[in-house]
Amino acid sequence: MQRSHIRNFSIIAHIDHGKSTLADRLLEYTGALTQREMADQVLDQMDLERERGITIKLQAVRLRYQAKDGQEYTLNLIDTPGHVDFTYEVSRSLAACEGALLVVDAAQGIEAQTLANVYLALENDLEIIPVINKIDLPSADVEKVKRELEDVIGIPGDEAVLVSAKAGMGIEDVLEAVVQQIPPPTVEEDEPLRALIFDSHYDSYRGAVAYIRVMEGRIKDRMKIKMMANDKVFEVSEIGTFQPQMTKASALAAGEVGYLVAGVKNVKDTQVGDTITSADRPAEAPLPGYRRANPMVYCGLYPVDSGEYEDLRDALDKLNLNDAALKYEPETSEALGFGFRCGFLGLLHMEIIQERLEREYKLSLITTAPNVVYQVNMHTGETLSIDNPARMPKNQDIAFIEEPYVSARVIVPSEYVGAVMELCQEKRGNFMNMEYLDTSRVLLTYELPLSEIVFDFFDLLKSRTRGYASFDYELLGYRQSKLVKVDVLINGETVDALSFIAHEDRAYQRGRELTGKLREIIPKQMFEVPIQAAIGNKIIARESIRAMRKNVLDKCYGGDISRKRKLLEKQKAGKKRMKQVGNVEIPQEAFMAVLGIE
Ligand SMILES: Nc1nc2c(ncn2[C@@H]2O[C@H](COP(=O)(O)OP(=O)(O)OP(=O)(O)O)[C@@H](O)[C@H]2O)c(=O)[nH]1
Repeated sequence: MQRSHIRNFSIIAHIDHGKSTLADRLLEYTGALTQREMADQVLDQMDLERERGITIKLQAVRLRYQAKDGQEYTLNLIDTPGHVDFTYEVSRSLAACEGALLVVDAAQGIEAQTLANVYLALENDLEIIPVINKIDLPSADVEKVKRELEDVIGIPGDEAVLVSAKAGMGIEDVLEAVVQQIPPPTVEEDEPLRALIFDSHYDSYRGAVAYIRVMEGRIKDRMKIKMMANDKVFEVSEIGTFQPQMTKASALAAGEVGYLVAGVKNVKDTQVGDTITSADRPAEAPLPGYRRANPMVYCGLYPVDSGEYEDLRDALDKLNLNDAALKYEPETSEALGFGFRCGFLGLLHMEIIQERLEREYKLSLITTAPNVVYQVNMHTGETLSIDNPARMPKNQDIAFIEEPYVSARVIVPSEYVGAVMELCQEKRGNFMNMEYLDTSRVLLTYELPLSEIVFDFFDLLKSRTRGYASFDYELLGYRQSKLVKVDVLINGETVDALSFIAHEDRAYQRGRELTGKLREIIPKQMFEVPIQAAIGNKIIARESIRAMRKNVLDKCYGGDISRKRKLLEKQKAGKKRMKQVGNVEIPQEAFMAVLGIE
């Protein structure tokens, strides 16, 4: 294949601006799929993705396009996930491209994720083609979006391609722009092989299938290859391209995009961002930009029924085959028994895994409130990474604690600036900058602790701005903060799974709110149950749940806990999840209650 006739590109957009719809149109127009073959949106394959209306896994597809210049071009469209949890994956798929279509909704204009994506594209030196989509909408304001493109991003607005992906308008213009404006890949075929892995998935027959972009050299069937991140050697058993079905080929040369199968048993050996080289003639250095999947958010997962511990382990093992970013380690909680401490890229990633464990593996789980990873610097000079609040060392042994901070961008109509600033203030934010995008919209930049935004910030932001704010963030690094561990005691016993970390100034208030909430959540027992919050030995809040009246008790259960437990286990399916902690029954919501407090 002539390298000058290849174009490798991605579509980047803010959520809901029409990326998937445009991708479908491109597939349809180039005949990669007929309309009938096309299940709604082909590039989003997972059920969960479809239900949530977001793109989680990225993919690639090869399109053939007969351009107006009479030549046939091969276009490799590489899809990118549309969520901040997967920013690293986005950056790696952009690294596999020479250009990107920047889709902006004609009625909405530039939003926070538009900017985040543009920065990623620029970091990867991509040619950016602006596409203004949804021009069919009565509320479309093309001129305004053009001005925003110029003022905010510095792209000439008049270069934008005007499109209605829904109505199929402007699709040919998009394809022509791809062919004319995006440069072909440079040809470095004589160099030693360097291929970038930009995604992978696990296939029960073939093992890990890596999605690759060959940057230099050639990769051939039967070749011995080496993964540069861990030096493991494999033999290629199949390579090919996505048309969009996987189609075998004998070789892939520099500039080409395709897949590779090499008897790799686990996607951990086909890490996104890693470089594949030849085992016999290895490249000197890997491609830049690789990093290990780095979990940002941790939580505990425990089976409601302790008999399901092994099932939970098996399910995690299986999910892990296809998800190198998922981390899990066995952990024991005094309150919850045997379970796992699991690490995720972000909250969405966490919710996806939890949902899959429950839906696909039929597990009934108790989930503890998520938390970030703290760097705890001890008086001894040692630094500990703490991913579980219950494991926080004693205050007197700690010199100082650091927590992750992010830089957050919020775009919002100007009338909501006050509300957003107030929210960021409440969340310990430092104001950095405020910029008018046009007369009515403002870009606010704040630095915030990740722990404050990762959980309910987005929901609060949406509700306080009536859904008008858009938001994105990137990690800045660790900063020192005055943090303390707050323990919760129920009936005099510390429930380790309820411990949380809070800023010194807020610990008292949070302790009070949490105990108040727990009082409402935990059902009455046969005896009075005190609920306390404590910092070290100091009690900072106290509530109590009054005992049930005797006659009610008699009817409910005879007081034999083991019998009741058996009954509970039987009724578990479809029933409210409870965990027996000491002699108090605690429902699942209690373990998440800390999230709902300000
Ligand atoms: N009126 C109109 N609606 C459109 C157009 N393109 C897409 N939409 C609608 O906008 C919504 C979002 O489109 P998607 O293609 O799913 O958006 P997306 O950017 O892929 O969203 P994520 O996959 O979640 O990132 C859908 O309801 C589409 O039907 C268009 O040109 N005109």
